[in-house]
Amino acid sequence: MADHDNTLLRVDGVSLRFGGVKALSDVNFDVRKGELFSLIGPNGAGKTSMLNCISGRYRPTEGKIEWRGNDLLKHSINDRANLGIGRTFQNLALFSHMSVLDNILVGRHHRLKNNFLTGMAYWVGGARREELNERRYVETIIDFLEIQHVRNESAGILSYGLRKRVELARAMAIEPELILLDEPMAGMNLEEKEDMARFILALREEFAMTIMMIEHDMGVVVDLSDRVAVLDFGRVIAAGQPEDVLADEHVKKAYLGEDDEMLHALAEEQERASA
Ligand SMILES: Nc1ncnc2c1ncn2[C@@H]1O[C@H](COP(=O)(O)OP(=O)(O)OP(=O)(O)O)[C@@H](O)[C@H]1O
Repeated sequence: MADHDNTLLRVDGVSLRFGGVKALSDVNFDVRKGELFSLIGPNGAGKTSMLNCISGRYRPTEGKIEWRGNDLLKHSINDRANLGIGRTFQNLALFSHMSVLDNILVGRHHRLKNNFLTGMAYWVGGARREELNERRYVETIIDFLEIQHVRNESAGILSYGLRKRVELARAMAIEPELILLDEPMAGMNLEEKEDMARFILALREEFAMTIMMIEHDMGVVVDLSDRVAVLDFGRVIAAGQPEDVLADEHVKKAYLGEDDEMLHALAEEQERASA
């Protein structure tokens, strides 16, 4: 596979099996620094499984994942966050009884606890000054995501759209270089989607983050993405510029659920591999 100068993350021949189910088969793609890369595909195609392999929740049965040219798979979930990989979840994973601010601080403290230099500065340089610095960054995130007015509310009582924003804030708090967003627009109304699209673009422009996103809303995918890969039956069936990928016959049929020889063969293959 040809190297790209800006490759941040490389997924190379990844397969994943859960007992009898082959969720991923020989998946290859790369994510380049500064881009917005989307992973799309019908329900059950393997998108979240792929994200979980990158964030460290699942371990691939076969294949490699590299982060800046180094083996990522030898690192634990915590290590991967420290290396600069943050994520949000498809089903919100906030502490609902805790305030918005405390939810974000959980993400921030994770970084503090696990970062040796920051941790040393905390103890040697004076805990109070460090705490103020930490607070300052958290305030920047709160301002950016326009959630000042709910900062002291329990996360659990917020509207769905606001909870999604708090979840994004918590992922931002570890200052990731790559942020993995699992269906950031799911369940949102149009206005909430427009806000979230604005925030996602600004993650890149203002916070210099690279973004990998799973999203079902094709309008959002085409508008925001630099490149797209499509999974179906655990395999990449197309990859490239969003317009080209969505014009692909196999992709159209995968989404419409129509008969397609290639997809039919993949379905049979997955069934055989899962047997
Ligand atoms: N922890 C697990 N144990 C067993 N099977 C799993 C597990 N996680 C995922 N799978 C299976 O792996 C396959 C891919 O699921 P995955 O959730 O990755 O798909 P997806 O593309 O994210 O779907 P959706 O768009 O519905 O979220 C499915 O057959 C699913 O049932």
